[in-house]
This record gives sequence, C-alpha cells and structure tokens, in this order.
Amino acid sequence: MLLRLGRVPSLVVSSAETAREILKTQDLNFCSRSSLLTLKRLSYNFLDVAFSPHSEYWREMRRIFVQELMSTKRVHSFAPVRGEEVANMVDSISKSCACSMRPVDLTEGGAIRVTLADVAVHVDIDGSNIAYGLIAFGKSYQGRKFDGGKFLEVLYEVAVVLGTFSASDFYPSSRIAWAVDMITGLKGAIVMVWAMTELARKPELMKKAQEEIRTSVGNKGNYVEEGDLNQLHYLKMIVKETLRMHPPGPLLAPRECMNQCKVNGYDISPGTRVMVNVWAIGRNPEYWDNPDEFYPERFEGSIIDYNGQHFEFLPFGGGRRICPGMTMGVLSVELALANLLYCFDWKLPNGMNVEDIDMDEGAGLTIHKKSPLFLVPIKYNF
Ligand code: HEM
Repeated sequence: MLLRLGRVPSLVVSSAETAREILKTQDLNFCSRSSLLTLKRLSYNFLDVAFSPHSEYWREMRRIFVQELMSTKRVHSFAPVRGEEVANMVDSISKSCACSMRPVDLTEGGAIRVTLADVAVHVDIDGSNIAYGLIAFGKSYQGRKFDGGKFLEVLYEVAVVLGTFSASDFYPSSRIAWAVDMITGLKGAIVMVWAMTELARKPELMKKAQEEIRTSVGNKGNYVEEGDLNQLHYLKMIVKETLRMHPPGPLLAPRECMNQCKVNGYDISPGTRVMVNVWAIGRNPEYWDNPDEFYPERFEGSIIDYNGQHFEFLPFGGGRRICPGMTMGVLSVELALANLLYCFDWKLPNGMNVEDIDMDEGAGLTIHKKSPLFLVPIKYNF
C-alpha cells in the first residue's frame, strides 16, 4: 500500500512474502533509514547505529556495536547486572506485598520498567569509553555519582522538546518515543507488561508456566537465574507469543528506499519511506490459526523463531538492520518474567474480573499498553 504522508511517499508492507522481498531479497535497496530532523538532532547528526542512514560510518558503528557490546560472550558477561536488577525488582514487590494485599502497577513507571530500563541503560552506555563502571548504574560514573532515573528523565525531556520543535515528523512524540526506546532498549518493558496482561487474562496459562518454573528451579535459591532459563520451554513460548501479538515496534523502524527498484511489479523510487507492518503480519490468519488468541502452545515443536528468517514473525525485524540487541532483549524479558512468576502468585484486584482487563493499545510507533496493569502479588513460599 502506498500512502502519501505530507510530501513523503510511504510504502506499507503487510504480507510475509513482500516482507521477505524487502528484508531479504532486496535488503540492499531498503536498508537505509529516513533522515528525520528530530532524529538527526537527537543522535548528534546520526552518530548512532539505529537512525544512521546506510553508509560506511553506519556499517563500522554497527560492527563495533555487535562485536564489542552485543556478542553472545559480552551479553552473558552482563549476567550479574541483570541478576542484580531482577533481585531489586522482586525485593521491591515483596515489600509491597508483605504489608497488605495492595495491587502493584506493572506498567510504565512501575516495577518492570525500572528494572529493564536500568539493565538496558547499563549496556547502552557501556559501549563507549565512558565504560564499564556504568554497569553498576547508580554507583559510579567516572568517579561521579550517576543517577539512572535522572538520566532517563533527562533523555525523555530532551526527546519531547526536540519533538515539539520539529516540523518534519508526522508523529512527533511517538517517533521520539521510538527513538528513546531504541536508545535505551525500553521495548523490553513493553513486552513484559503485555506478557503479564495476557497471563492475567488466562490464569490457567499462568499456572502452567509457574508449575514449569517452580518444578524446574525448585527451592535452590530465592531467584530464577539465567542458567535456569534453558529448561523453561513454556516460558520461552510465552515470550514468543507475546512478541507475535504485541510486537513493540509494530512497523519496525522506518526504512528508506535507496535505489530505483521494483517490488511485486510496482516501481519504487529512491527516498520512499518503507514500513513493514509486523503487527498485521503476526495476526494474519493466512499464517496463524486463531491469530487473535493468546496461545503459546502454537510454538510447540515449531521451527518459527524471531531471528529474521521467518517472515510471518518479525518482532526484531530482519536483514542488515535487524535488531542487534535481540539476545540481550530476550534474555532480560525471560529472566524478569520467570522471576515474577516464580516468586509470586498474581491475583486481580478485588472486584475486578478477567473481562475488565483493558487491552487498549496506546497510539504510536511503539505499541504500549494504554492503561496501567494493576495486579496483586502474593509471595510464594516453598
Ligand atoms: C524485546 C526487546 C527488543 C525488541 C522487540 C526490539 C526490536 C527492534 C526492532 C523491530 C528494530 C528495527 C529492525 C529493523 O529495522 O529491521 C530494532 C533495531 C535496533 N535495536 Fe532493538 N529491540 C529490542 C531490544 C533492544 C536492545 C536491548 C537494544 C540495545 C541494547 C536494541 C538496540 C537496537 C538497535 C541499535 C537497533 C538499530 C539497528 C540498525 O539500525 O542497524 N534493541 N530493534
């Protein structure tokens, strides 16, 4: 579908077959990003990886990012940081359920977001020479006190201000939200919230996941550790199913066509903005049975994965611009979700029924839950 948004010809791709054409067969024609003014300023004239147009500079930056920061070895070396943050999250929820049956807010600003933002920011900033001290966020920053919450606050504020002044974006604030998510990896918060929302609507699935985790991990410690995750097949299916139904980047990050080419017989001009609608593809009945049903079992014995090779399931995109933080993002989500399910039973607040859970999605280029998710945690004791 070709739309003209302002003066920008914008191509929306909504089938797995055409997504393959864009992200694989003709990836070299479509692996640039649009040069939006807001992003240009936010990224100091595209000095980043995510928004930089295709160039020698981007190739080199991405190579460094992938090899030095996001290699499997490096991501695993951050395990203690993730463990510490997840423990903080569990402890803070434990405190609130020790005193009362008070519901906790699991959405933005709530326990989950803080945890994953901290983990992601550790890693993001660690990439530069400012370095590894930051891994212990809140502790030291080249000898100075570093306040992670404040840092995020400032980042958001700058983003919003830039969004306000830009005339060139058609969705200023949401595009900026995407930018901030991209920089900080906040999309992992989004996934956690949807996973808990879907499980709250289907208590039998939540119970099944809890049984798997509690049986497999037993009572050897207070938390699920990263080494335990390999055994948790059902949990992994829940994360996949959440990414299918609620991909945090429903249109990926907009690409830009670099060369005159043909897609499905149509002429596409250089400069055309390209959005791959992975949300629609993930809910297309041609590829998925009962696509609107949250049914993690559909991944049982299936080879479909989010590695960019299965074009009906593209939560991390594909081709040269595929998300380089995939391993890190999935690990963080799996670990945090496993701990929420291992350490607590979850109930709906008094007077609330499953049908009352609001599934509305916030508008924008990232799809977050519009209203907060309040659940009552009950500490589980072996
Ligand atoms: C569950 C969590 C995450 C999801 C669902 C996600 C999703 C995405 C998507 C859809 C894209 C666009 C891909 C494309 O255009 O084909 C992307 C790009 C990117 N992501 Fe992620 N991401 C996640 C976590 C992370 C984390 C933790 C980091 C870094 C620490 C990260 C860093 C990036 C970067 C740098 C890009 C731009 C790559 C480029 O343009 O070359 N992401 N991500």
